[in-house]
Amino acid sequence: MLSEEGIMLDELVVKEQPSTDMEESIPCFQAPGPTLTFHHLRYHIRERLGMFSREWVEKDILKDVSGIMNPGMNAIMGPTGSGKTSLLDVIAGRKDPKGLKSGQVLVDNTTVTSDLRLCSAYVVQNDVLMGTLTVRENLAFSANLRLSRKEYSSADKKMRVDSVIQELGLKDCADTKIGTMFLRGISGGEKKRCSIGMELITSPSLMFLDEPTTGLDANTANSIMELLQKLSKKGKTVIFSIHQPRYSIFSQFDHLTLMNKGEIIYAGAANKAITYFEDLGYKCEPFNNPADFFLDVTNGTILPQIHNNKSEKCSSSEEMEENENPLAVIYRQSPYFLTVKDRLNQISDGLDPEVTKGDRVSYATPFYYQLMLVSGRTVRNILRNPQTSYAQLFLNIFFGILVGLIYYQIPHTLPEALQNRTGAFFFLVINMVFGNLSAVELFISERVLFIHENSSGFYRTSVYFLSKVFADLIPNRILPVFIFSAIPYFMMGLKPDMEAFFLYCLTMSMVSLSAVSLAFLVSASVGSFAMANILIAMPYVFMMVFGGFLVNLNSMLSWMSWLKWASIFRYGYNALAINELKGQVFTSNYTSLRGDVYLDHQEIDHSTWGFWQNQVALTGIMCMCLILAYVQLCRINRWK
Ligand SMILES: Nc1ncnc2c1ncn2[C@@H]1O[C@H](COP(=O)(O)OP(=O)(O)OP(=O)(O)O)[C@@H](O)[C@H]1O
Repeated sequence: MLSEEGIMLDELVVKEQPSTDMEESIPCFQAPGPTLTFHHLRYHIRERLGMFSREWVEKDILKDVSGIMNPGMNAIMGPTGSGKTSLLDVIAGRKDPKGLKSGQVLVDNTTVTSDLRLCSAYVVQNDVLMGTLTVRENLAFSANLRLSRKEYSSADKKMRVDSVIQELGLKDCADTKIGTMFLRGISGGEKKRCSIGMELITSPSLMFLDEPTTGLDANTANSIMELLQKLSKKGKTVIFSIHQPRYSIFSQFDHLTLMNKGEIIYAGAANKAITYFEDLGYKCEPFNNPADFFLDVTNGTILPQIHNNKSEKCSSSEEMEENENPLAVIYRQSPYFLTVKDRLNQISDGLDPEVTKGDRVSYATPFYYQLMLVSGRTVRNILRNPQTSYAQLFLNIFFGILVGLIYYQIPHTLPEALQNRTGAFFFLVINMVFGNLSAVELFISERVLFIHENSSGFYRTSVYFLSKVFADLIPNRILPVFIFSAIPYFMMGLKPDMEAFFLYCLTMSMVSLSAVSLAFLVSASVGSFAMANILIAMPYVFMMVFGGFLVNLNSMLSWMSWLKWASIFRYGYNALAINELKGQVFTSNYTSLRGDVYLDHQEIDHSTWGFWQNQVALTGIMCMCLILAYVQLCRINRWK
């Protein structure tokens, strides 16, 4: 927890008194907003010159940017690529700190670290919500995870959700699902409100919004901005990037920062911006929208009509000759910037570098509680979107019957007895491994949601990992394996012995779990399905070749044969073969063959340890893949 001056998640939450009357308006969102200042921010990105080039170029996307954002509506405007989102992300602590060449961000005159992101609200441009849950369920998820259990009872949290629903005008759609690719849900405007509500749950006093009106129609955009204005009037510091707002939206701005080519060309009261540019000789036509006018000025579509003293003095300056962004130079010489500079200098002089905000932010709820809630949501999501589970179950039943029919009642006479048994085992293992390809979608489909929620402090990475793994393993992997295993076992007429059946099921489960774990590892490592499919198919095919059935491993080139030790197929096939063939005698007209002799001939160790070492190896592969998958999940780039 932080020092008195520190902004902490808990502090941003204003405790409300429980009310007995639900209809009574609940005082919400009342924490006074801080003043955010940024000093000489220089941000650059490194880009490779060509796809295979070893050379990198540095591109400056914020060039010595300074400013002050007070409580109220603070808009960041500018043409496409001017750096509005970059500025918003840097001051919100969402951009990779590695790119920050110089500068600092202060909140209420105190240095903040990148953990400011955990204690302020950030609404992303493309809403990230769980589509299968209703508006109320999404808000309750945020409330349950982000409000401390010590300070808020369940009733308080429920009341907070109700008050947010009321405040954001979401009453009519509160119990409607958000919507997915297959399910029509709430409208775009309602989605945006819900996204804002997810953040308002903690009553933050500092809010960042990335283009909150993009993709919305004019009326919806207006109502979203009215909502933000309402919040700002209650004392919040609302900072947002916006592209080209209409006049009714523009008129709600208190402060305007105009960007062009990574520099500020105006920062000050929104209603004084026109006068500022008119003083420079630009003329805004009487019925022109100021926002359009500013963009025309920055794009160079409108040129100064009158050359007055100010612009002439600036255009002759040395700095102007060197800089390709003359309006930025003019702004830096204007009284607006000089006032900002003075104030920033005063703040810098009185700054104590030891005192920081946002350090050591901890989660609002404990591990087990997060695990319960996130697992609950994952299970609910699966139940409401059960297509994958049904498909997995159907596939297993289908293949189970198919294998059973192909190898129906395998005789004990040679050569079918051995050929069919070993062929069936290899076919079963192939089905078990390749039947789990769908597991690669586990961490890819919700990657954006996970990154947003995890970086906003909803839950720990380990909680998400465990909840996803268990919620996928039980309905999609373990249950279908038993069905798949049982059907062909009895149809093929394998050893009629409970212990053998149990060991066969165990082997099939271990093969399935280790193959799934490898798929989880790939899923956690890459961000696209195409890449994941390629990466998972390759090891599966290699493992199959080195499985001991398609090629005699002893006859292989020695430097290649080590790959057999990593083959899930080999361990699965060996264990199934030992379990079935050991102790059996197969006959033909003239001779008989003991299963043990056949196993010896195949160099398969059929001792008790020989059987169990396959299970140990499969467990080892499973554990290693799961650990690596978790490490990969922790390493996902959360920066924008
Ligand atoms: N991570 C990044 N990698 C490469 N280029 C980047 C990155 N972040 C920003 N840029 C570049 O920096 C410049 C500013 O980008 P930014 O997204 O901040 O602009 P913007 O004003 O918000 O534009 P838009 O309105 O189109 O979103 C652009 O040229 C963009 O391509």
